[in-house]
Parts: sequence; structure tokens; C-alpha cells
Amino acid sequence: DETSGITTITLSSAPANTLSLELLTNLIEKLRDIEKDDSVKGVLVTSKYNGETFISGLNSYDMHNQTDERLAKYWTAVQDIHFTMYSFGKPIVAAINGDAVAGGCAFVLTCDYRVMMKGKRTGLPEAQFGIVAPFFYIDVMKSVIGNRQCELALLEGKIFSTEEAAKVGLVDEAVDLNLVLPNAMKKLQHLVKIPQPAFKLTKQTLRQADIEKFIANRDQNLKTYIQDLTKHSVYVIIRIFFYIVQGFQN
Ligand SMILES: CCCCCCC/C=C/C(=O)SCCNC(=O)CCNC(=O)[C@H](O)C(C)(C)COP(=O)(O)OP(=O)(O)OC[C@H]1O[C@@H](n2cnc3c(N)ncnc32)[C@H](O)[C@@H]1OP(=O)(O)O
Repeated sequence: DETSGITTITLSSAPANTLSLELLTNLIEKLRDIEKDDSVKGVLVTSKYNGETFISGLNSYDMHNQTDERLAKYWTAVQDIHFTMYSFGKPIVAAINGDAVAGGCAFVLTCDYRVMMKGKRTGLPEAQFGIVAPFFYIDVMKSVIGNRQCELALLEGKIFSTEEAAKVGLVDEAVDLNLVLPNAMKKLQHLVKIPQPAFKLTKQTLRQADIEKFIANRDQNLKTYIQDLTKHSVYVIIRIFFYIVQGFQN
């Protein structure tokens, strides 16, 4: 919207907005363009699958049966989206109009504000898959909900209902579906009015330690990811699809 300076990104990768290599590549490019475009003041992210899924996590197919080169390309994109979103110099608000689990939860945690539809699910269930969540997923959750709540959640791979997520501050608002977009937009309209150099510098200052840690550790994390997936991908993928079919334990 040219008058408000707000851009809406509607994620629409069938069937359930998995964070596939294609979606991530397009999104990273789009966000980098927006960052350079002075006419854009803020970004609202939502999903085409209104009332169903916001993001259903990383794409299982991109993590299984791939060459090391392709796995590296995928994981670099996973790292890049995290870094681009978390260090983004303009306000980003998530209008979470459906489930946002695993990589979907980490994605919304990188935003500045989260409005989520009641009755949906979010959280980092990796422990339920028998794996450890990437360190940058753990760090972002810890920075949002604090160390103890993060321990309670991650040690059991807890999946929160929207209402539970709001209680621990994992999302900022739990609302009926019809209020997700309007409330997210209202918050964003407020955030874009804050003097932007102050907004950007404050955000950078708050997030600096995690960003520096991310930059220092990303290469090692990439190596570890490729080794682990080469060894364990069959097991991991079976666990993920088990939870797609059976649902997560709350
Ligand atoms: C050893 C190193 C490992 C490193 C990785 C560590 C980090 C991992 C992070 C991740 O994000 S792993 C992915 C985790 N994601 C999930 O576990 C979510 C799984 N999905 C669901 O639980 C559900 O789909 C949902 C999101 C709760 C939505 O449920 P709903 O009933 O509305 O839809 P479904 O019928 O279940 O799904 C629709 C459609 O989408 C396919 N799909 C869903 N999630 C994925 C996925 N992550 N990857 C690939 N495909 C996915 C699902 O199979 C359905 O497909 P069709 O059957 O319709 O073809």
C-alpha cells in the first residue's frame, strides 16, 4: 500500500506452507529488496491458508534423500531466512492465521509482534522427533519467553495451543480469526510511526548478542546439520510424518 508504506506478504506454497527451498529463496530475495526500498516502512506476514496453516515447518522432502550440496543449499536458506528476519531493519508483524509449528514457530519468533488465531498450534516439537532444535531456534525462543519457560517447553518438545502460547508470551495476542489481520495491521501501523532510526537501533541493540552468536556459529552448524541428516534423516522424516498423521502430544 503506497500511502501507508506497509507491504503484506501472503505465504502461499501449497499444500501447507512448508518452508521449502523455493519459498525460502523467494522470501529472502523479497525481504532484501524491501529492506533497500525506502517507500516500504513495515511488513505484515500472513498465510493464504486462512484458518488452517500459517507455516507447517521446514519441508521434510528438502531434508531427505538429497546430495550434500543440495542439503547445504537448503540449510543455508534456513539460516538466511532466520538471520534476515531477525535482523530486519523495519517492523515485521506476523498475522498467524493457522498452525505455526517447528520451523513455522521459529519464523514467527523472529518477527516483532505476533497476533495468532485462537485454537491453533505452535511450538518447537523437535525433542518429540528425537532431535535437538537448531541453536538459533532455541536462542530466539529463549529471548522471547525467557530461559525457564523455554526449558519447560523445549525439553519435552511442547506444542502450545494459541491460548497457552499467549500465556507465556510466545504470541502477543490470541484472537478470533476475523481479528487476526486487523489487529496485526493496527500494531504495525503503530510501529511504523515510531521514529525509524530509533526503532532500528533499539532492535539491533536488543538482538545483537544472538546475531553475533549466529554469525560466529553458522558455518559449524551447517557442517553438523549435513552430518546429522546424512546419518539420521530417515529416522527424522519418519518421526515428522508420524506427527503429521497422529498429531503432537501436548
Ligand atoms: C538431524 C538434523 C535435523 C535438522 C532439522 C531440525 C529442525 C526441524 C524443523 C522443522 O520444521 S521439521 C518439520 C516439522 N514440521 C512438522 O512437524 C509439521 C508437520 N505437519 C503437521 O503437523 C500438520 O501438517 C499441521 C501443520 C499441524 C497441519 O495439519 P493439517 O491437518 O491442517 O494438514 P495436513 O493434512 O497434516 O497437511 C497438509 C499437507 O501438507 C503436508 N505437510 C505438512 N507438513 C509438512 C512438512 N513439514 N513437510 C512436508 N510436507 C508437509 C502433509 O503431508 C499434507 O500433504 P498431503 O497428504 O495433503 O499430500
